Amino acid sequence: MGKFYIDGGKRLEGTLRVQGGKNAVLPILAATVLNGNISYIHDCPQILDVLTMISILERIGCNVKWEGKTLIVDSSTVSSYEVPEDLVREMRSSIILLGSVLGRYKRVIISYPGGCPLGPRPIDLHLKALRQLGVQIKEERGFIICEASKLTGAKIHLDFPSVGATENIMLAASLAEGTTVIYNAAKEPEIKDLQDFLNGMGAKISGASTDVIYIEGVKTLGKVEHKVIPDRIVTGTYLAAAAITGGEIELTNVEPNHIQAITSKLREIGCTLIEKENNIYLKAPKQLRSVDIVRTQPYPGFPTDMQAQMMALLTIASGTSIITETVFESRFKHAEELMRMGADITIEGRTAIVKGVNELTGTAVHAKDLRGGAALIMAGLVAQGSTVVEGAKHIERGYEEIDKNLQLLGASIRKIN
Ligand SMILES: CC(=O)N[C@H]1[C@@H](OP(=O)(O)OP(=O)(O)OC[C@H]2O[C@@H](n3ccc(=O)[nH]c3=O)[C@H](O)[C@@H]2O)O[C@H](CO)[C@@H](O)[C@@H]1O
Ligand SMILES: C=C(OP(=O)(O)O)C(=O)O
Repeated sequence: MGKFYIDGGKRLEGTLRVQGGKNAVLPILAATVLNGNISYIHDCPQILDVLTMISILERIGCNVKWEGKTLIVDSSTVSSYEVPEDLVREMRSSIILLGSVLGRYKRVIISYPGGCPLGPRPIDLHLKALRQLGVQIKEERGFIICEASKLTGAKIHLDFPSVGATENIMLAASLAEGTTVIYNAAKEPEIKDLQDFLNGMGAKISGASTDVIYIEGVKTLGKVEHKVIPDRIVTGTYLAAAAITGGEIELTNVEPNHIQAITSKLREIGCTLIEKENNIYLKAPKQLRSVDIVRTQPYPGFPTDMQAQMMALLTIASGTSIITETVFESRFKHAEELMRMGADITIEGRTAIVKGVNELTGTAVHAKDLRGGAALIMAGLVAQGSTVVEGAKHIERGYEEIDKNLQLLGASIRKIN
């Protein structure tokens, strides 16, 4: 497995363009199954999760090709409604194909995605909602077998504003008979991007970005061309990486409105930020300050996908910070690795108490998940001496060329396979 070697102590400086969003493009790629036609997806990030999703699309019969950063998917040739088990096991978010394959074929067989390093991630809300649209669901030997003679619009109230469940309902309901209303829907920017993509195909969806979404079923969907929104978590990660090194950077291809929860915390710890329409500038203070509380919540709250990177920052801030993870049951695996580098962190259930230390020391650490891995790279950038972050493939699930991008900003980092 690949690893990153980092020599700490280099201040990040310069300008970087942010990639298209992973969590935006994955449901969009799933949605390409629906139109039985061609989808042009601009600014598609070349990350492992996208490559896995492409493999799934190809295995069910789509033709997929890259033209620069544009991905072209032709789903007119889809020949299977069985989502390959080995690839579903590789990427949990492939469960998003449940809604799109069902929408197109009124049937789908997909394996249970199982747990993940963040703790159990059930899909009960997805299945409950699909049943309300008229789907018969059997669960057999780890497989979910769904069938419907037709999909019928329904009023669906989600017990929790699940991102994946909201997306699966939008996908399945786009070609249903009648109107579906989702109450307590997820409000993440990626939901709006999916709405825009589906509407580009001819769907009739409104309300995304609010907690009530309306999907008026249509009979057919057609060709679509779409640019993926910038990745707000990658934006936050590079800002935090600059902040931990005492650096000064400008990021382009940014949507400042999508990252207010992150920028407000970065300001609290002492960073100067200037937002322009699609750019953001950050200058770090000489000494970072602690924050009273970081509490992860569904959007527009502080994103759980930035919790690990925020923890890395706070390990060298002056004072004590409290981080509470409310979205996932078990998302502190990075804390023990940060402690191996000298961080002072105490975990009490879903809360982490981070006491700032003067410095971190480089050592060998393991990335166990995507964002935890990014946090370890950040810690390596500021640590005394050399850090080896093993488990590069977790990080490459979501970050396009993180080593090259950080090198551009002046970091000493290289990847060894
Ligand atoms: C590909 C993608 O977009 N992934 C994101 C998506 O994941 P994902 O769509 O899996 O996240 P959800 O919003 O569905 O899950 C949030 C919480 O709800 C629970 N839950 C969810 C569904 C369900 O049927 N039952 C249930 O109990 C989960 O276990 C978790 O504790 O949103 C998460 C929360 O912002 C992000 O961290 C992920 O990066
Ligand atoms: C948890 C994440 O992704 P996924 O839902 O794909 O595991 C993430 O992007 O941090």
